[in-house]
Amino acid sequence: MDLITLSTTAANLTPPRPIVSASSSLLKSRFPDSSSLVVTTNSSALSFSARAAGSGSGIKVGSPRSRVVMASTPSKPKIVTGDYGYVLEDVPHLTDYLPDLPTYPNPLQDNPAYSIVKQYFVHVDDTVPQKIVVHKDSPRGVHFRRAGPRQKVYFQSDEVHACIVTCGGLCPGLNTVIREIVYSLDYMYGVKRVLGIDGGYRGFYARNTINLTPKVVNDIHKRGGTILGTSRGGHDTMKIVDSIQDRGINQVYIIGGDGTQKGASVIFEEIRRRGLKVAVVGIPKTIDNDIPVIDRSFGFDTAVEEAQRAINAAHVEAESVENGIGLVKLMGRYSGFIAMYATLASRDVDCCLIPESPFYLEGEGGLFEFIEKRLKENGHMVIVIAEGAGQELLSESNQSKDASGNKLLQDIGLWMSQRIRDYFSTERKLGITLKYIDPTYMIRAVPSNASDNVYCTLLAQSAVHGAMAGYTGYTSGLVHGRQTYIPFYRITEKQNKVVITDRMWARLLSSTNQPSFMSVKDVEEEKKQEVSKGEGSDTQLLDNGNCAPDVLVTKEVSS
Ligand SMILES: Nc1ncnc2c1ncn2[C@@H]1O[C@H](COP(=O)(O)OP(=O)(O)OP(=O)(O)O)[C@@H](O)[C@H]1O
Ligand SMILES: O=P(O)(O)OC[C@H]1O[C@](O)(CO)[C@@H](O)[C@@H]1O
Ligand SMILES: [Mg+2]
Repeated sequence: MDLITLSTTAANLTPPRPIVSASSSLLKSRFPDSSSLVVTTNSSALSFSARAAGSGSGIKVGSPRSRVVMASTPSKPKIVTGDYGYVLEDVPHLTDYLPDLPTYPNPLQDNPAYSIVKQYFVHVDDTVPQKIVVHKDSPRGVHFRRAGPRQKVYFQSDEVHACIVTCGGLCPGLNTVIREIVYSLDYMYGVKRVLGIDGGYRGFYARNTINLTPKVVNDIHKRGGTILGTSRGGHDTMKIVDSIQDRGINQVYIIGGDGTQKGASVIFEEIRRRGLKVAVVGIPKTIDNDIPVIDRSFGFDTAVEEAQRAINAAHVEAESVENGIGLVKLMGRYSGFIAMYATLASRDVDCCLIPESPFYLEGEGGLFEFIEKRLKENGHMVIVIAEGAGQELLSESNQSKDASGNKLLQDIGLWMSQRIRDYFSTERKLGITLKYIDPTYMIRAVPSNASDNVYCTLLAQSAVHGAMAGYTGYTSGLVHGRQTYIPFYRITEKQNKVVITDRMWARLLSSTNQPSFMSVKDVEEEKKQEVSKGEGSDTQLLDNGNCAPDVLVTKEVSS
């Protein structure tokens, strides 16, 4: 690993306080081979102003006693550390491997919409913390680059040939993101050439393309689905990059979930390997909200809202008969966020079952006992179950997978309906009426609601600003309400899940008053596992600041 040290003269203006280096153990655990590009500085006022000679890294360092460690492979994580445990997990830039690219003034400076905005361009040092709840002595922790327009761009308007592709399952808001990318490119940057890739990744080499203009996409946000079509499987990196190269595409906008972002990451690697001036940008899409780091994924809000209709129907049916039970199955393969938030929103749900919280049916403290208790108390009850919950209870496990390699699940809703009916009719001799509602595809096929539409717009605009500014290999995402650029590896390294030892699940349990189905021993075990995995509140939707410490950072402070 090369080591380049840059000295600067800027004064260290920060008040004296204990320097806690959160970064080293955090970085070591994430990048054990230490081959990442690391910039350290002892000033809290990070000012990147000098390019590391010969590296082409594009990272600029100008604070006192700065040290730059350059990796020979520029696609390795770019980490900047500063005083008081400051860590920036930076995103790649085209100049990492194409150091001599020319820059141009951002055309937005002449745009009347922005000329009145004070400080419209994002400062090069602006970063967004991953954790916003800190203690007095906490290190500053991990940060991401703030998204937004830069003063200089690396593409001229008529040089840009962009493409957009949507992959994976449907999600409300896909069309809004497509629309807003096209509008942002045209209205803000004067880009006229935008191609829509038909039918997901395989569309790069097997299908037709469609020219996307503001006129073509004008009304599409009012429709569910994706006008481009989508697919699972069919990711052939070489063929995709060949197609990008052959078509002369130089900005690739890839909208999709965890699998899609993994695909985007390998496309970026191949593009970098070929030395192409092509920005690869991911826009996170997942109705399950299983993408880590970001506050929530677009379409999630709409899905939770839409799920209310099914829960309402289940409630109406259940309360209209004696011992009525309404059972609603919602999406959520590995993450129970939709079920959890739909339950919290509804107030009519008596029990919510998610993949992260194991449960059992029979015996003391089991689901059947709870159902009987609720029926006695209220005469009816509503159960919400996520599709991935209780899969371990089903005797036959399904080994089949979809085209992307995702495990196909058994229908837990149907199975559960039957088990409840059988139990009460044969074992308890209690007449119940159970209505099973499966709104799975209804909640994701709808157009996005107002709040998701705004979110999609900001995501699309941020994605475009980043590509124009020469950033690449990143996912555009919301962190604590701020638009950021997140390196692919942070998005693909793990799945976002409901942490059942965290506050949000406790809030749900106290709202429904359902059993946790866990013994004290199970809870302790779960907590230990989360500590060893480094799980914590950073994966909790809308509850990122709930004070649960970043385990990796805490370790460092106490050592
Ligand atoms: N590890 C991977 N490397 C390259 N491509 C991948 C990888 N995993 C998935 N893909 C590709 O990404 C696309 C979408 O993947 P997948 O079907 O898993 O959906 P997703 O993006 O995770 O969305 P969701 O699960 O929210 O519906 C597919 O075309 C698949 O081939
Ligand atoms: O039937 P499809 O289109 O494969 O999608 C189903 C899956 O997609 C998701 O919505 C997102 O991964 C899951 O919740 C669900 O299991
Ligand atoms: Mg997925």
